[in-house]
Amino acid sequence: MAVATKKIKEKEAKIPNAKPEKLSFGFLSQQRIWSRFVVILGVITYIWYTAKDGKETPLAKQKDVVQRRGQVFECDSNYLTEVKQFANCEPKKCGRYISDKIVTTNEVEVLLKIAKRGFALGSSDRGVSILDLHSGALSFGEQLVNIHSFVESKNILNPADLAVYKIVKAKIQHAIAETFQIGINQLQIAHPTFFSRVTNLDPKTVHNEYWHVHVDEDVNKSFHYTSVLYLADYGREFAGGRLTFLDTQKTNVTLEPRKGRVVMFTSGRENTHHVERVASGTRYAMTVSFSCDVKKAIKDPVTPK
Ligand SMILES: O=C(O)CCC(=O)C(=O)O
Ligand SMILES: [Fe+2]
Repeated sequence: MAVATKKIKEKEAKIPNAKPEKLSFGFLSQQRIWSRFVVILGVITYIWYTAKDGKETPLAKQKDVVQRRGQVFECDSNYLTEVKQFANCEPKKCGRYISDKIVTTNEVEVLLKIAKRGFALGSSDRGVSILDLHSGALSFGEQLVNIHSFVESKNILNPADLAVYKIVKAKIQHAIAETFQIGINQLQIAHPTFFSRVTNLDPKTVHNEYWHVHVDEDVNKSFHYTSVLYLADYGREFAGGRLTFLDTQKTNVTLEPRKGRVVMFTSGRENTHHVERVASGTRYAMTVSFSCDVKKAIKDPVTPK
């Protein structure tokens, strides 16, 4: 030890203004240990932030009451090519928005009554049932039947209820046009527009497997803007069943359904999504699709005779 100290001292004596040598730890200097530690910490942080599994950002919780909230991003290129074919239909930015202020509590109650009356006539014997007032399609066992084939169908939709249905549809249409800054007259209500009722029963066929990840535009070419109006409360009337957007980076974005909440989004790949499996209770919602293609417009429902 004394010999080593003497050697250092001799070295310092030869070099004017020499600083004492840094302490060494084996073959790594303390500085190197720190720099490696910082690099490793950086790598761990990067992996943490880029790992998708299990990472979520809520777009809204059920208890939130939101005037308008959203996220914007670049549109998928295929989607852009598709909507550019139609005048005044390209969104200023692609994105997703929610609002709890478009549809009133009374309107929700009327729509829910229509849905429940329809599903009382017939519903799927498996997890998901649909009722499409435009085409008249109603889930029945494992197939679809026409509601007009039931004598009781006139009880589903009376003129007053139909008026509410049309008002709600028009309000959502306005909200989408305003949100994405496109021409209101360009937006045509299109297929598929339907009420859905989802429970936790196991499906019999893949057609009942509503929870798969999908892009609406891929499911149906006429889908340019998607909206969903929720008619039941997540966490109170059902568990599971959140709408989840799968973003390519960082995290998934989740939305907890709330009665009267409307979610509106551009229907391209930028909004790849799925509905989580419902674990318990009953989830009611109404999907309203819009197309920029006037040829895809569907007729308003009629009151059965
Ligand atoms: O009910 C929802 O939350 C979304 C339904 C959906 O993805 C669809 O109708 O395409
Ligand atoms: Fe969808």
